[in-house]
Amino acid sequence: MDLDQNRVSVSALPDYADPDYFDYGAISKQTSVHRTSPKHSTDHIGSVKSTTDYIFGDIIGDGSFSKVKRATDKRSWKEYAVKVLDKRYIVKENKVKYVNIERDSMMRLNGFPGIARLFHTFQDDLKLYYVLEYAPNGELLQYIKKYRFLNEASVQFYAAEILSSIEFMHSCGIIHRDLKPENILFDHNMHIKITDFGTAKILPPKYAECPESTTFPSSFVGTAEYVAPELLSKQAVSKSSDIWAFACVVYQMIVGSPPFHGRDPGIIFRKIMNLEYDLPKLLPAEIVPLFNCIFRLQTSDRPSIQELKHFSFFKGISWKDLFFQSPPPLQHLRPNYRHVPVNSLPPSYRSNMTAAAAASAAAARASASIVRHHKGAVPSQKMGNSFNKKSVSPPAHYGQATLRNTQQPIDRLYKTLFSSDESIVESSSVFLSLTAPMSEGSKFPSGITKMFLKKRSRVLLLTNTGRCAFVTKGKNDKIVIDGEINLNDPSVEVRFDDNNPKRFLLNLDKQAWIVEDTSGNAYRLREVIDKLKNGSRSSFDRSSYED
Ligand SMILES: Nc1ncnc2c1ncn2[C@@H]1O[C@H](COP(=O)(O)OP(=O)(O)OP(=O)(O)O)[C@@H](O)[C@H]1O
Repeated sequence: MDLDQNRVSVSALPDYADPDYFDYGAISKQTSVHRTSPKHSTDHIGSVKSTTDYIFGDIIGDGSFSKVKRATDKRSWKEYAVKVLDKRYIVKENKVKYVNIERDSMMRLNGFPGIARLFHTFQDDLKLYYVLEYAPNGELLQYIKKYRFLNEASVQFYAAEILSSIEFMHSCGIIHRDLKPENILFDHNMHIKITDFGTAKILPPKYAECPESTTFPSSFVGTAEYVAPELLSKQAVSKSSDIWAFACVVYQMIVGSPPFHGRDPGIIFRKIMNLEYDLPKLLPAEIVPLFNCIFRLQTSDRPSIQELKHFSFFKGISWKDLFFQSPPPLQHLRPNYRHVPVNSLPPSYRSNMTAAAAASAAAARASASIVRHHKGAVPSQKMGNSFNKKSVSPPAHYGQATLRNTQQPIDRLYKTLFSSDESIVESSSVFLSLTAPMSEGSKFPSGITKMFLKKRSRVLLLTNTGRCAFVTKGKNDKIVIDGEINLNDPSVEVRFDDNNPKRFLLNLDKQAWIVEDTSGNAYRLREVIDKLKNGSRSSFDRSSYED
């Protein structure tokens, strides 16, 4: 799409002043419109923005419903990260609420140095645009992957930055609900910028200053490895759920992998509920109590942020001017730390705090116990199962279709990905999620396990050679294959979901790929996959399936 072809048509409606700025009623009406006319937007200082104000560059991030692009403001030559959300998917997947939440929570948090700033929002007929502060030094995850165990000084410093950013969020009545290394970015100076507030919870004003342990009803959002037990057992969230995720992130920085991990969400959830995590013997002594004290099932048993700041792990941290300090260089942890026999540690974190902190902890706990019984705190709720059991009848022509060579524009768009004797026989927009291989007879993920599968929007291409390729836009908007399976390989098992005709699974040795059709093409895909899996290549020669 040539964004510059959209000349600005400005009407100065201040989006921040108008809570319904994104006219979602209009989103659904407009999704079928292929023309892209820019719509008004403004920021708090009043300048109106649209796509024509930016030169768009590389895709720098890939979310479930969004792509994040680098963009340069044509007037100021400042660089931004623009999150582009596809209205069609948002409406179809019922995510409108989350789009509002992201904008509203970021607006509330604007200005704190540890949180990515939202400068402008605007839309055209097909997309919503969030102009964000650009964090050019990537995600915390990439440094964990690179160094595996991060040096103590960095872990301490960044843990402090993350904690003080969480403290600020909480003081504004916002629970992030999806803290993880992918959502912690680094700016030019290697200070953190927390992002992705799409699943944040905005507390009613009267609860903004509630104690960390107060729970609130919550939908199942977040990422399996980082969710706190109260979400799984009570469908509830608290500020201390963010503290739980914080401990998971700190653990991952020093141990290399999250404390609760497994091949699929079900395994991870079991570990979380059993508090089943390892403490490698060579962990620095000061860090262990942090995990022991935070990984508690009851929110009231976890330390508050004020208490955490007094842990010996944070000794020497100057909290007031963290974001003005020079961060220690991120490095690999040198093997010069002490051996700590974990079971000799005191059972309670209180012994790890100063007397003053213990006193303030007691006071906080006392007030927490009042608020815990306050109206609005959540008693246990039945966990919902959103899996749609409704089965849909196949169309009348099912099973009779012949394979056709699409020869559509889509073919031309993707043809450079394949050799000249390979052609696309079917294509579809899908959501792709990875999970553990499914044993025979086991059911498709459902309920909360299904909700925590991370979906990625992809285009699925099936070729006459039996190739099943998933493509997306990569750097410089270049179309790339980011996963492919050879359907001729006998070890690849294709399983269709009897309860949901849109869903099928490609079962491999080490993982399974769950594919969900989003383009209404499910039966066609099913037929073609059946044929590719069972048929010979000859049945896909161009001549035999031309329309
Ligand atoms: N301000 C930014 N500066 C630089 N990169 C960014 C910025 N915001 C987001 N990104 C990149 O884009 C990725 C996706 O962004 P974000 O997490 O906001 O999208 P999302 O759709 O909510 O993702 P997901 O579905 O994975 O939660 C981030 O992990 C990051 O790599």
